Amino acid sequence: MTETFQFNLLATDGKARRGTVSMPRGEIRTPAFMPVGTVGTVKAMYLDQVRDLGADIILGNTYHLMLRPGAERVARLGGLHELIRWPYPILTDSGGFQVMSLSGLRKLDEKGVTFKSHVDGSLHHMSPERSIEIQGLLGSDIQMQLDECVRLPAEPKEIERAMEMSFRWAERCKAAFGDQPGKAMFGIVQGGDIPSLRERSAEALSGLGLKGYAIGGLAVGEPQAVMLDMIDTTCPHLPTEKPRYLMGVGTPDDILKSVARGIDMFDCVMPTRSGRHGLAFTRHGRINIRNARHAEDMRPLDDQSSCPASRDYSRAYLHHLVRSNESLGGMLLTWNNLSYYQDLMAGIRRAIEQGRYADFIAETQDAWARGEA
Ligand SMILES: O=c1nc[nH]c2cc3[nH]c(NCCN4CCCCC4)nc3cc12
Repeated sequence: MTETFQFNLLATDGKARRGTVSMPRGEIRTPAFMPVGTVGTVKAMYLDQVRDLGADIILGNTYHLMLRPGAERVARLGGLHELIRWPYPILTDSGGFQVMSLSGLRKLDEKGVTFKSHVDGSLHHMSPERSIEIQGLLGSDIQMQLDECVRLPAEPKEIERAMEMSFRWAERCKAAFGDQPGKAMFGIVQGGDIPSLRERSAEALSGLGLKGYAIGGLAVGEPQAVMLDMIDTTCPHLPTEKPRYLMGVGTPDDILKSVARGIDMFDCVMPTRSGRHGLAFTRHGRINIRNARHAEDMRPLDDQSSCPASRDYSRAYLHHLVRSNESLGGMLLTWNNLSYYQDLMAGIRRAIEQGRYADFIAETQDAWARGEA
C-alpha cells in the first residue's frame, strides 16, 4: 500500500466511475459501500465477516465515540483500529449530523455546537478544531469536516447561512488537520435543494484542494428526484480526480442511480438497521420476513448466494427467529443484507469496467420488479 492517499480513476461509463482509493491501511475499490459501525461495531456482525463480504472500509461516528468510550480513552487503548480489530481504512463522520439528530442541541454558532449527550445528559462543546482532534485521537483514516446539515424543506436564507458557515468550518478543519500524507480530510458540499447554493458550495470547497469531497445535506427527507437533481448539479463543480462520497445513502435503487451520476462512495444504516427489524434485501427485491406468508416457506432467501445466511437458512426459520425476537434473526438478516449490498457494489464495479452499466441498472431493477415465483 502507498504511504499517501491516492485516488485512481480506472474506467468510466457515462458519468459512472470505477476507481480505487489507495491508503496505507488498504485499498478501497470504488464505487464502494461502507458498512456503518457507529460505536465501533457493525451491529450484529463480526468484523471478519464484514471483511469477507468484501467491505474495504467501514464508517464510525465521532459523536457516539466521543461520548462513549471517549476519544482520549480510545487513543489510550491504541486507537479505534486496534480496539475493534479492524486494520483496514475507517472513515469517521464529524459529529454535526448526529448532534442535530440525536442530542438535545443547546446552541449552534460560529464557534461550533454545544449539546447535551443523549447518553447521560452531560454538556459538550464541539468546535471544528475539536472534531478534527477527536477524529485524530480515534485514528480515523478519512476524516470529515464539521458541518451544519439543514433538514429539508427549509427557507433559502437558512440554507445559505448554513452552507456559508459550513464552508468557513471547512477552512478551519483543513487548518486543524494540517498535512497528514496517509490520511485525508474531506469537505462536505451543502446547499440544500437550491442549485445555485450547491454550485457555490462545491466551487468554494474545490478551491481548498482537499483530497475528497462529500455531498451532504441530502437523504434528509427529500424525494429521490430532488436528491438526484442535486447530485447532477453538484458533481460538475467537483474535481474529477478526487473521490465523491454521498453521505447517508442509501437504498439499492438510490445507489444505482447515484453511481450513474458520478458518486464513488456510500454509507447507510439501511442494510444493518433494517436487517435487525426483519427486512431482507435480495436479488428479487425486498422481503419482509415477518410477514405470515413466510411461516412455512422452506426456500432460502437466495439459493444462488455465496453467503450462508442467504443460502442455507429457510425463510420459515428466519420468520420464526424474527417473530420470536431472537438475536440470531437479526444476525442472519444483517449478514444477508450486507452480503447483498457488497455483491451489488461488485456488480456495479464490473459493469462499469465492461462499459455496460446502463444494462446492469435495467437488469437489476427488472429482477427487483419481477420478484420471484
Ligand atoms: O450533511 C451531512 N453532513 C454530515 N453527515 C451527514 C450524514 C447524513 N446521513 C444522511 N441521511 C441518513 C439517511 N438514513 C437512511 C436510512 C435510515 C436512517 C437515515 N444524510 C446525511 C447528511 C450529512
